[in-house]
Amino acid sequence: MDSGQSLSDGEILWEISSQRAIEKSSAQRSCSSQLKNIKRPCHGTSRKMAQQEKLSDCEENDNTIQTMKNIEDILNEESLVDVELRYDVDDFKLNKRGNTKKDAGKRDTSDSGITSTDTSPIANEGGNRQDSDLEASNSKLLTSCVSSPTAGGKSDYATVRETIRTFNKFYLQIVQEMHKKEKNGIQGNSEDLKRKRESNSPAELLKASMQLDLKALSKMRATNSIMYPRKRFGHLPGIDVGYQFHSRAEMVALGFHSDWLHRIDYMGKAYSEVEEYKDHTFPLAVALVLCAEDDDSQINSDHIIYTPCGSNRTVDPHQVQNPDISYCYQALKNNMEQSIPIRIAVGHKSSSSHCNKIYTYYGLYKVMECWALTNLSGCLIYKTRLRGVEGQPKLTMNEVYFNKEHSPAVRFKSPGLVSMDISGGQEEIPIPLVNLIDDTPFASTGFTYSKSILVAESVNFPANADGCKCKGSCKNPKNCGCARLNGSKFPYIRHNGGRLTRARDVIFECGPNCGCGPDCINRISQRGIKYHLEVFRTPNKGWAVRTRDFIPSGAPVCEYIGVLRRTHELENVDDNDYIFEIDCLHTIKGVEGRERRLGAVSEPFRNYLEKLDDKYLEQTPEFCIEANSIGNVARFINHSCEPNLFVQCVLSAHHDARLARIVLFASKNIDPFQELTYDYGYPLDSVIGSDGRVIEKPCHCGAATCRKRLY
Ligand SMILES: C[S@@+](CC[C@H](N)C(=O)[O-])C[C@H]1O[C@@H](n2cnc3c(N)ncnc32)[C@H](O)[C@@H]1O
Repeated sequence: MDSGQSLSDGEILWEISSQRAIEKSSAQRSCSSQLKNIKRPCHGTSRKMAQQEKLSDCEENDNTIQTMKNIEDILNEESLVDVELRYDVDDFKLNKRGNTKKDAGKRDTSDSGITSTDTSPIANEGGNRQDSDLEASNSKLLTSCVSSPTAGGKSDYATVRETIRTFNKFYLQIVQEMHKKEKNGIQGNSEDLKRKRESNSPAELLKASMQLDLKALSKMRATNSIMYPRKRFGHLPGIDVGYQFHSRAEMVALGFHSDWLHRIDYMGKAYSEVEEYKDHTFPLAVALVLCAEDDDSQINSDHIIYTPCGSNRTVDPHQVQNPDISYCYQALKNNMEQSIPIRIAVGHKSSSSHCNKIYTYYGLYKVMECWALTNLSGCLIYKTRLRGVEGQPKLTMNEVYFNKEHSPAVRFKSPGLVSMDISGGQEEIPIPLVNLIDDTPFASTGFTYSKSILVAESVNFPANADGCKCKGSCKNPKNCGCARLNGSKFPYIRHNGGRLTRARDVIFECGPNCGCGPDCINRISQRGIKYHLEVFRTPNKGWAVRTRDFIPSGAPVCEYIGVLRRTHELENVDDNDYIFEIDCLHTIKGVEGRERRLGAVSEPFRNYLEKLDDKYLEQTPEFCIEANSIGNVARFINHSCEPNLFVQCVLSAHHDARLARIVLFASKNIDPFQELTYDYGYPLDSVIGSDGRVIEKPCHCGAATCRKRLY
């Protein structure tokens, strides 16, 4: 390509990425002299690399490696590629949850439909209350209502994450088994599921998804993996107000609610035989799931009017009523009389393909009033009024899920809105900019938006590589010439519009000379920005980027766009915060402690790497993407010591790794309104000022493990 020519939208040319690793013990590593005066957002490094490489934020234990290997095998199975998967990739790479429960294997008996293998209905797990005195018990309960962000302690939060990953792992295995059966022509349930999945009817799809949920939950129970297997009142450590569940099944997996279908979860009369509860009158409700869109409940964060019998409404299959309404009503009345609060989660419809609804934990509510009235048809209607327990953290906007349809309207009303779309219509989805912090105008950023890379005159852009010979969509990785470069694997699964199964040295995607079309699974990073992103002002990091949508782990978020330049031709590097070195080759070779990734690249590419002169790798990467004056939304993404994105080197149009594209992928599930960050990977003391002195820049990422300095 001629120098200076801008790349057309469809042509995504380079990729790069590399993550640098630092010794776990020290956050420093050496750096070539030419790097020393360049402040650049170089990607991933250090202690975070291990996590990013696994696309996982789990804590390792001895089981991790084996478990990950198994999951990796599963994910790399060709058979999985075209399967619709509901959960995130990293969630499958889970270490086994530590058996912290004394009562693992026991389940409660109750009227909720969950069968028991244990005669005692009550858990004796850590944290469960054992008070025999009703008053003492209640006052303790209310104390526990006053949640704090640290109420659960780190291990509880980690266990929540691990439990969800275990659930997702089972879900994936079930999908895989089902797919195998379909392939082998085995009839039965899998055939039924296939029909439902292939149907265009949302109700059928929902049913198929529920069937898979149910199977995964059965596995959770069979392996004693439910986090809180016993019903209990009050907050559950590790699940704070604002926590978001991505399905009803996740609630059951955690033990937040024992039933994936009904709204109300209660402890039945059998509990009165248990010593701990001998002074209570049962049934008593423990948890309630409501839907923001339902007409028969009025919900705001302080007050809720709940109608246990929604007589005239259409029944949502996710939210069917308990069969015995008066029993539910009795339970709620008992809660009121004994002043026992109920956990409430509220579901908001989601247009994301990832899930049907997002459920937010609103906190503990006390039943204030219960009444019954007769409607015009003579039906008895029960009503209850609930009030949020005082002292709980208030829900913020960030914690209430807005779906894609709602987002633009919300933005419209957004206070501090400075620009409706910084891309000026270039991106398919507008990118607004808000500033609630100060008067800094958008103009001060002084850059021009571009959704594609520009090439500096001095850079000779390589010719397009030969493509694969597939037609339509690449299906068999053993036959696809591009997939063969990835070790005869497709790096992506189709789920949620395409997700990377794990970070790699380099990914070879299909390009302009390939026979396949734009929907090919091996072009996932070429489809532009698919999430509602927003630039916002921070008090101490300048501008930043957050998402308004849920982003599943492994999903491509955006490419780092700017001007492709020769690094040694850069000027005024001291004043440029937007230089991204393309150090793909350095990463592949593990130069300067960069952590090695999965490197299943082809023989010819390996030979090329073998012949690479070590001297070349001792120098600063030859090329960089410089986004000071021209760039896209990626230039506003800040550094974090605990990032939620990672950098992936991608080759699509050409195969010159010196000029690889830089694509940012989600390293974990990212909830709406979270800031997007990646690890810049600066070694400490690597930035030297023009006076020859080391420049120290404080890091304000706010992570618990923050190393306190950006460089
Ligand atoms: C690529 S820019 C990111 C966008 C930038 N915040 C802006 O306003 O344009 C990199 C610069 O952002 C700031 N920055 C990014 N992450 C930071 C962090 N964790 N702590 C402090 N400053 C940060 C630093 O000034 C850094 O040089």
